[in-house]
Amino acid sequence: MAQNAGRKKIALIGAGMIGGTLAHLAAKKEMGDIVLFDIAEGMPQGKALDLSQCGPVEGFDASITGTNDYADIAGADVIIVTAGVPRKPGMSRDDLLGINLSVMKAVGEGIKTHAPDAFVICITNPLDAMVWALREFSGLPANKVVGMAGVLDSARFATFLAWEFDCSVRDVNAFVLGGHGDTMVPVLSYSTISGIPVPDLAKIKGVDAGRLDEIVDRTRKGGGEIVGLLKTGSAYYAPATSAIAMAEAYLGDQKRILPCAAYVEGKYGVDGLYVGVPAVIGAGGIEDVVEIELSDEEAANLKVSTDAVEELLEACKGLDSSLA
Ligand SMILES: NC(=O)C1=CN([C@@H]2O[C@H](COP(=O)(O)OP(=O)(O)OC[C@H]3O[C@@H](n4cnc5c(N)ncnc54)[C@H](O)[C@@H]3O)[C@@H](O)[C@H]2O)C=CC1
Ligand SMILES: O=C([O-])CC(=O)C(=O)O
Repeated sequence: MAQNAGRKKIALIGAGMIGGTLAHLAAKKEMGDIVLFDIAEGMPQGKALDLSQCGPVEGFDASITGTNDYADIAGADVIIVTAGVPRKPGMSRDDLLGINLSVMKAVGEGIKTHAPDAFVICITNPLDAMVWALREFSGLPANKVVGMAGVLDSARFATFLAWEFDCSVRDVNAFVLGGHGDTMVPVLSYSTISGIPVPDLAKIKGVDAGRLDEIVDRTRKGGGEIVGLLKTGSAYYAPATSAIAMAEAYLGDQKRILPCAAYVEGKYGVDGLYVGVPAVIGAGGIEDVVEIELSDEEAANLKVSTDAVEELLEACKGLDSSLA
């Protein structure tokens, strides 16, 4: 099916495990016409053809095309970036910094030339540094470039809490702040089950502090747990669905408050960094960063996490002098 000028356009840069899953979700939800871009020749075209053939079975109207040419992303309303390399067992996300930084440079320049008005969601790891670099390379306004991690990390936290409290995940609203690494900050005091703060419900249900610490720790290491099981790459279903929620918030001007790696200037004691914070997503992109009050311990943990992100930015500047 040809692209339809009356529909939104979603460009997916990187057509691997997350990229393909994103395309399927976006098509099923009829979010718009979809362009899958990758440097691998034939692969995005092949996935686009395969996904197009889901249409008659699933009953969606969406054009899905594959390309190796950045010119085809022109006019995109939303761009989701997963181009790069995932980690394998034994690696940290930070080990991907060098290789994925050069990918962000190519992607940033492609976006700058062909789709400078898009809302750009970066997923590539190490997330907080890559979204910063992507913004630098693309030159887009900071409110139009955001990183996906907090929605995923919070979903993991919510899943583990629901299992512990034997309740529906629908009733859990869990919340993770900070960088997307092992220093991320799952915040129990702002996590609720049906409006009841988790620490209060834990007292009622006899869940002790040690058990809650284990859940926090499992959340922090949630990506690595899946890498260890898959062995060939990292998680892709929940990362894709998390980014789709952010894209929908933008396209629908939903004003959702979602934990995202947003550009923070002057809040949380942070100046000029991308890091996970509650952010309002609407038609204006990242419309606001909400600064919540943290306990001394939570604030200290967030500082450890933001310091780790800052170190990665220094490493990026060392690798690419145009960032310094
Ligand atoms: N932010 C988050 O919460 C999460 C981040 N990730 C990260 O997302 C990234 C993608 O993961 P997967 O889709 O599983 O990897 P994948 O390897 O399946 O797909 C990556 C794709 O990027 C393509 N690619 C490489 N260089 C490119 C370039 N210069 N231009 C365009 N495409 C290029 C590859 O050909 C490949 O098809 C990884 O860096 C991974 O660590 C993964 C899960 C969660
Ligand atoms: O762990 C990884 O490498 C992928 C990722 O960021 C996640 O699943 O949270």
